[in-house]
Amino acid sequence: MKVVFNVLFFFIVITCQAQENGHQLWLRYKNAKPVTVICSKNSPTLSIAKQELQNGWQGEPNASITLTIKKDKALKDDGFRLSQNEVIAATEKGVLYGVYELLRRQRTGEAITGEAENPSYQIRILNHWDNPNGSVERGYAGHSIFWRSGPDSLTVTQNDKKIWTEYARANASIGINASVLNNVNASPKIITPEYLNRVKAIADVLRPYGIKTYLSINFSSPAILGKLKTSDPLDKAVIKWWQDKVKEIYSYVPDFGGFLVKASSEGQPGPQDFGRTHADGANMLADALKPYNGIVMWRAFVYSPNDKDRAKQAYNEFMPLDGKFKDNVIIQVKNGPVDFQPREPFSPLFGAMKQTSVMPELQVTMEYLGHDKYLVFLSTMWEEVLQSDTYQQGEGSTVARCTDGSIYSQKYTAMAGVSNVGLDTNWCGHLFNQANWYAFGRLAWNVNLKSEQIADEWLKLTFYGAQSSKSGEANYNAGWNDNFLKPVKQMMLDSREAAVNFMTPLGLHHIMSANGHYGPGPWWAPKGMRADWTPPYYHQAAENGIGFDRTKTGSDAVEQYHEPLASQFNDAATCPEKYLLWFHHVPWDYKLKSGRTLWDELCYKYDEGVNQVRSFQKVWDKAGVYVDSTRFLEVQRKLRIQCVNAGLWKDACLLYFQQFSKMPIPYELERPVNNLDVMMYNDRGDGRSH
Ligand SMILES: CO[C@H]1[C@H](O)[C@@H](O)[C@H](O)O[C@@H]1C(=O)O
Repeated sequence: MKVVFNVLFFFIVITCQAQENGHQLWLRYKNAKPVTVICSKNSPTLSIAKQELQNGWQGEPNASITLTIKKDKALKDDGFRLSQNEVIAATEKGVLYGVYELLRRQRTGEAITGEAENPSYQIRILNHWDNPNGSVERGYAGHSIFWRSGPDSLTVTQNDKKIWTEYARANASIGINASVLNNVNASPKIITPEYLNRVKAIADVLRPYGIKTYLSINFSSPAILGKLKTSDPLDKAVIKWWQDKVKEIYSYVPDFGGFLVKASSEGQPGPQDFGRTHADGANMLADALKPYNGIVMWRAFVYSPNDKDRAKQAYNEFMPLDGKFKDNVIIQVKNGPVDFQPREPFSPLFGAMKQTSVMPELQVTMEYLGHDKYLVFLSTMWEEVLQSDTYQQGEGSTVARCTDGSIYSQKYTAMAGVSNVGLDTNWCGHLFNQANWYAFGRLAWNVNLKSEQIADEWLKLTFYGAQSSKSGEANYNAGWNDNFLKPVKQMMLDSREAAVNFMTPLGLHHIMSANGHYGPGPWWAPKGMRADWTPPYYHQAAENGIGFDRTKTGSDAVEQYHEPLASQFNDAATCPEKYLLWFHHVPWDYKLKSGRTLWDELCYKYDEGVNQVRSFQKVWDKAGVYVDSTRFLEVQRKLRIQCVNAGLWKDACLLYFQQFSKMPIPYELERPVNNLDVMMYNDRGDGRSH
């Protein structure tokens, strides 16, 4: 009996600790000092700002701090200005952001300067791929925080509200100001009254935190819900149906943000079903939303099965429509031309569409980067994309500057992140995936932030109190220890390159297991799979070499880039090696800059990736004394899984490609130990067998 009780007690303690450790995310305020907050106005948003200061103040004890709302020429949108004892902003939301920034700086020790801090993008939005039954497409952190299945699935509980509040708070603390509550593969029922009731309840919780609510819609809704004969965007009855629907939505959510639309893509309905264009579809919805200041985010991730180069399709479909979209339409473009791979060159649509608002879509959830199993800090990948030069308006036309309004005047600017949030205790599946949520918000606020700074902030906030002590538990008065901070930060900064190395080095892409997108799957796809998802489509491995020929004599995808990039990418000698096999099909004995043959270099890269993960394990093991045991063990276990999986990736890819290269694996490198036949046999395409 006693044993049972002890075990139970132990379990409860562990569970509580996990809740506490996970749920607080980077907002771990402890031991606040007394502070007086002065603010002449009152509102739900300002109350939150006051409360946060009182819960987290780390400045002079008994200080007075004033929250001031006033116009200031240097302040844009919800920008703010800080001093030791004042937060100035033009809006209430600006005050809230200023308060979070002040508290962050108190925690991280960063200087509190008086400069204006303005957001890079007006709309900083999370896209949730959450379905009405509570499942999350490509979600690896449990069920949806918004939706669930079962008979009382639409009843709003206190617990729902608590979770939505914590979610809203986390977002507000990093400047995220918008959320799309449901999957882009949208169920029509999301805009029926019973669901709109719940949407309203969510919007009411998010609103005081400055977060606007948006929905993904299904383009066939007029036919499915309205029982109309068609959903043709030029049909009068369809137009009227959407106008009425929009009016109805605003009666539930008066500050509703607008629609996110995936149309005529991957089997989703869309205007092309009726011989209409993306512009016809987007503009019809934009007109319906216009009277309420609503917007349409129309996705450019449109492709249908074909055996040509999938990487070219979005550009081919959208460029002819440049200038044809209403000013409350933004074209939402994934960072790369294919699909959220560990590394892709930027999508050529950035900067090329000159008379259309364009926004980047990044994937925070790790569909192709190890789900909740790998430690991969995505900030460096996003920084690489956002700082890529498109040359569209001369040198320095980075993706960031082409989308944040610096180069093209856009009525709306925005950046979207596909969320990694779920009901898991730690929100994101892997503790370090919280850093990706954090990084997305920070980059959407300030697109020029460096990943090093973002990692530094996140670590300091998340592991505040990380310092060696006998018990190994955190001491919240003690700051952090550099022996923890420096190596762990370096691990984060190296982690994406490590994943590229052990999964898809030198420009390889989309060779993940067919449906699960987790383990290696360069070899096959289930019977009946579309041509562009069936190997060797992307890697083109054969006896004469490997890589997708996108040069002028190949698919000519290079032509979609502005000079000098088109020529640079077109020539294997000048193409950056990290994109070599993206743009070129090269012989196995092709000589690389290292002096090695392509085959040897592949072997070295895969091997390096595995060794990098091993080194991460050691870094984390040493960090153990500075971290509470729950979080330490959680990460340690995941790193072990990642290491095993990295080895599998290396063995699978090298053994598979070796069938074509027919070249030996250099003897300095550790030999593959897995059996290719067994790995191929075990791959059911869902990633689980890995
Ligand atoms: C929501 O669907 C996703 C799909 O699950 C995913 O595999 C692919 O990456 O992209 C699609 C998209 O972005 O629309």
